[in-house]
Amino acid sequence: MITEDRIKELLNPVKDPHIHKTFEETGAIENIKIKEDKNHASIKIALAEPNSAEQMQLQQEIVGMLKKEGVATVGLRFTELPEEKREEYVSAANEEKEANLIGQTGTKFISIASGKGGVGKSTVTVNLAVALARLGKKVGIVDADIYGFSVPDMMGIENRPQVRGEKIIPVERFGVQVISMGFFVEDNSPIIWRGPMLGKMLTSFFKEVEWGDLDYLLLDLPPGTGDIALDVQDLLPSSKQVIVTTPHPTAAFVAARAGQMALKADHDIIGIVENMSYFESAITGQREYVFGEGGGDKLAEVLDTEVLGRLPLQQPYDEEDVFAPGVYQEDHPTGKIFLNIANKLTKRAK
Ligand SMILES: Nc1ncnc2c1ncn2[C@@H]1O[C@H](COP(=O)(O)OP(=O)(O)OP(=O)(O)O)[C@@H](O)[C@H]1O
Repeated sequence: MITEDRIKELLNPVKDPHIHKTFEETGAIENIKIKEDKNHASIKIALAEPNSAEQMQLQQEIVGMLKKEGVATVGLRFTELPEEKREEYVSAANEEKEANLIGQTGTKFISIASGKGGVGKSTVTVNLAVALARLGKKVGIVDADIYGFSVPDMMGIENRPQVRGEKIIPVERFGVQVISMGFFVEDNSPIIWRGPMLGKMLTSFFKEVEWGDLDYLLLDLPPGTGDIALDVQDLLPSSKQVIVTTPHPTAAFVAARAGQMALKADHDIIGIVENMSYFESAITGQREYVFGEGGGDKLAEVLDTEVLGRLPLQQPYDEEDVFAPGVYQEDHPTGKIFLNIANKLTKRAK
């Protein structure tokens, strides 16, 4: 008959699927009972995330291992690791994932998402990145909006990244390091991304790019809640997420779904940016709420977060000394709103 020691010997090297630590390291095996007369073993195991698909797989593996040892029946009970331990291991696992991705730790990932296209997600990504750089931060952008990439155009980037050895050197503009799908596409022609290719391409945006020592890496996500957006959210490292919406209640309703999707994929929502909030007359200064009101607040309430800032309806390139079609100057009123939001981000994305 199998002994308690033998079960420990077998299970100690098994890894918790979510934090990649062995059961021995996490102290996962909480209890073992053996009923010799029935040739039955029951074991209680604490996991970082019980009730997951990975748990099902683990369950089969463990039962298989014990049956091979001659145990007739196995009872497995899973509980959750104590909160403190769990948090410590999860954050260590995330750091490891980030370090693997861009070869360093300490970089904060901030993703920018939206419930639907055209609400200003890329405008927000680009201007927040520039604003963070204006605050003296080292900033990069991954334009992961794989079909609708517009970051290079908005930033007025015409050159392509250089390749040094095996590494791609991002293009620098306004003190921001940029990598975009748009750099790798000929003649603006559409590409069809299938599962494995998408993963490979996104991973190479992190691993094969010489990011240097960044404080923040902003990720411009594909819009919406469809398969591509979901795949990209899943493939990216855990991030702090900003959701962009217009003030229209329906837009906010759709954006809430993007928020739920982000939470499922392990991203933390740190705030809402309401774009096209109002039109301000240059002559009278009077505000008109062209797309309605309240969408940002509603979304913040649903996602239990707050509105970081509201941007007026206007074309970003109505300045005389235009230097990029989508970037506001530092002293432009909207440039100042972005600086304010960037300031809040530095406090929230810790
Ligand atoms: N506040 C604003 N006022 C007026 N036009 C705006 C505003 N914000 C963005 N736009 C314009 O709306 C269009 C869409 O903006 P942007 O590309 O930033 O949106 P997006 O959500 O990233 O779109 P996509 O889903 O296609 O990636 C652009 O032409 C942009 O210049």
